[in-house]
Amino acid sequence: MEHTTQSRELDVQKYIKGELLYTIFHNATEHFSIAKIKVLDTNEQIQDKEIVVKGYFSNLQEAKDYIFYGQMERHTKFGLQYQVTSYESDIPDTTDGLIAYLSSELFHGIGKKTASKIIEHLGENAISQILINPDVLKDVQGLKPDKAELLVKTLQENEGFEHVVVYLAKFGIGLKLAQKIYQVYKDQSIEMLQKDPYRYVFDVEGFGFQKADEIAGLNGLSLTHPNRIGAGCLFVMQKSVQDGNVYLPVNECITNVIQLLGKTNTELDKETVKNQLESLNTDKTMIIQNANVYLPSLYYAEDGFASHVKRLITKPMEHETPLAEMMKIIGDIEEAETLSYGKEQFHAINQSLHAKLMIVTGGPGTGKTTVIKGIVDAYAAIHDVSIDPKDYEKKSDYPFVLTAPTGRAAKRLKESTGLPAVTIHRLLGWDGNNGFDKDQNEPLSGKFLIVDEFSMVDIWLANSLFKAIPDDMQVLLVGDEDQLPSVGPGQVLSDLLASQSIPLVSLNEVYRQKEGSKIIQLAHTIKNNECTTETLQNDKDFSFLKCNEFHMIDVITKIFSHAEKKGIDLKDIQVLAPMYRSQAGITIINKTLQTIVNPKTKTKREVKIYDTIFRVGDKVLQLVNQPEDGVSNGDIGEIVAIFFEDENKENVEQIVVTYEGKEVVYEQKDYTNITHAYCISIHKSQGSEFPIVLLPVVSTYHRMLRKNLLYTAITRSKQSLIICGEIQAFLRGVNTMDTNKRYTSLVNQLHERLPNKIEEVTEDITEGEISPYDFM
Ligand SMILES: Nc1ncnc2c1ncn2[C@@H]1O[C@H](COP(=O)(O)OP(=O)(O)OP(=O)(O)O)[C@@H](O)[C@H]1O
Repeated sequence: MEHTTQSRELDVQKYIKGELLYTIFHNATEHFSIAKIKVLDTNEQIQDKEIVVKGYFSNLQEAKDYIFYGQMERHTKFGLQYQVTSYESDIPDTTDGLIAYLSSELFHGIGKKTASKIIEHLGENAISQILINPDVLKDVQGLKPDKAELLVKTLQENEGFEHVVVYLAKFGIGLKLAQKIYQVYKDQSIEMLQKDPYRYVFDVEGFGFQKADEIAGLNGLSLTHPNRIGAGCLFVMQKSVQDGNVYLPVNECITNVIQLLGKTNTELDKETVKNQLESLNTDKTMIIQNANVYLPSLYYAEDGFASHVKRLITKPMEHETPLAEMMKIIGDIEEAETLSYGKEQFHAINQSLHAKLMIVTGGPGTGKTTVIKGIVDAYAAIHDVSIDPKDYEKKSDYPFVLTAPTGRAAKRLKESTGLPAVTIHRLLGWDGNNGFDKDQNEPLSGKFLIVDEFSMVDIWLANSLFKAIPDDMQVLLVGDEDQLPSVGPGQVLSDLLASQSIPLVSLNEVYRQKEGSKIIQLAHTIKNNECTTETLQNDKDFSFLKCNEFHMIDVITKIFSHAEKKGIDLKDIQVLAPMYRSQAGITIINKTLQTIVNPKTKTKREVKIYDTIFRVGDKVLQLVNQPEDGVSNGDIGEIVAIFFEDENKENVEQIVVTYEGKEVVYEQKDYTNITHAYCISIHKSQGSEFPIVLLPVVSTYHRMLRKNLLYTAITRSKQSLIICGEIQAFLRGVNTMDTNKRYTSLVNQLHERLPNKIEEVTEDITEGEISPYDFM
């Protein structure tokens, strides 16, 4: 590579050029960070391939290259570190951009090595040379004729696009985003980016404010540019959605925008931001209503969902079953199942069959699944239909539709009820992009819809689901209101409950406790705010091992070694923790457990990405929804194979993961979609259950320790629960309510449409002389 002015200067100043692997520590107020980098080039006397840098940085990003200037320092405890005095991002030159383009997934079978050889051989105008005369490729060493032919064809198809990709690569923009940009601006892409990168934030999904700011800075644009304020507003709103909000009050939005931009634009005042928000409202980029700012997709999702709730609830029931008949039917089911429904359970079954839309809530072991089964059986008896899907010629004739928001929750529902159940995405026919096949024009088929784990459904998904429900379908929503809210925006279940607009039965009596489960007892004690040191006494399925943060890794290691000696399958033990970083965080626990559960051997293949080693046999967690491959965020699988670059016709390295027998192939660019799953975050564990849960709880987690988080964690365990850590931290956590209120307006939206409150169904029709047995 040619020496640029930049790199010539580097010769005199001490530097380390490196790729940021991960941030170890970050103080947002002081912009102080400690991070691990992979050393790419340096004029310092160091042998290490990786090193820790520390200093004041505005916004370091993982996987990006930087040049750090500073001096080496030896920390008494942490060893050799680089104390950074200044830094800059390393902008790739045209040659790097061209190599990145030719080795991108656009060109099958061309890896980095071959791409470098092409550019080495043909120089910076390689692409135009190839387009004029494809034969120039003949002399490129190691490039097979079929690959060369394919390369020429792809280049011809994408002519013009390479300028955009190469230019955007200078700013660290990859092929996927470049493709999106090109789709929007075509030949204008580069010009637009130079003139007004802030426009990109509005027009191109995935193009962030910080990227626009970085490019604007490099192109010398003014920090008072009005579009910068607009893009800042959008950034603040997007950030707020990530925190789960559906809207932000105008004043809060203004304050956040000033906080974001004020440091670099000291003239910025509230009035200017307010005017900008109003103009965004006028051009419908945002919606302002009742002094609240919404992103349109959320405003319409809430509005749409509330309208569909009204549509469904106000349509009269086609069939009413007299109480006496209901009692007879339920009595028959009780006899067949050899159980006797509790009062609340009976209400839940009876009411669900008489309501167009109904909610059943309850903690673990209160019989939610038992009630779902009871409802299906009773519906089948009333309507004289079979519950066996095999009895139906067409799939669409099957009256029962069971669904849940995650793959694991759907699987659990299927196993516990013995009925078919799929994810909501699958049910609605996710098209792999942004839409669903099913909607009001092509509604769902079936008569009775049951949605389990409804607390995990965000407002977007709730709206998409309700849109597709036909008028004559009965709907039952089942959930546990004490669990964490959905990852996505909104708090649909708790808003529906708070609105009191929909019939509700809460199941409070615990049945599994009768089988002597301490875990369930603990869950209900937490739910009722009654947890004390006495509650945490060890039992046959529960133990609390006391230790502090610094001993945590040792304790976890001992538990695993002990379990192995006892013949327990180590993959059955799921560690759940609230945060990634810290001495007892997910990252370090995973690293430690990998060496115990799946250690390195001579025969096991492995690959390294940043600081992570993926090895055949590793337990891994899917981090995003990948509906095209049938895997969802939160699915846990196992690496079954690793292929190196020269072992397949695509010429790329691959990791193969199996999820319940379904294989998914990841290429290098997708490796960030998975992580180790020996320890996973409590948020990711929602909707799943594990035989043994190991839950570290120490005061370092204090920011995260809340009642709903710990409740969610402990209710994931099926057979045994081991908590290790500090009792006081645990007790403080379970007694701390989550005060991070989400801004949502669903309750108001429902009240505008459904003004009459519905009282919770508690009237006691089974008490007194009448019992289901009287009708048998
Ligand atoms: N009325 C009842 N009489 C006897 N046993 C019952 C009754 N209701 C539920 N059970 C039993 O209690 C246990 C828990 O019930 P179920 O699985 O339906 O609860 P759940 O609320 O779905 O639990 P979780 O949320 O933990 O999955 C099961 O073993 C079930 O058979």
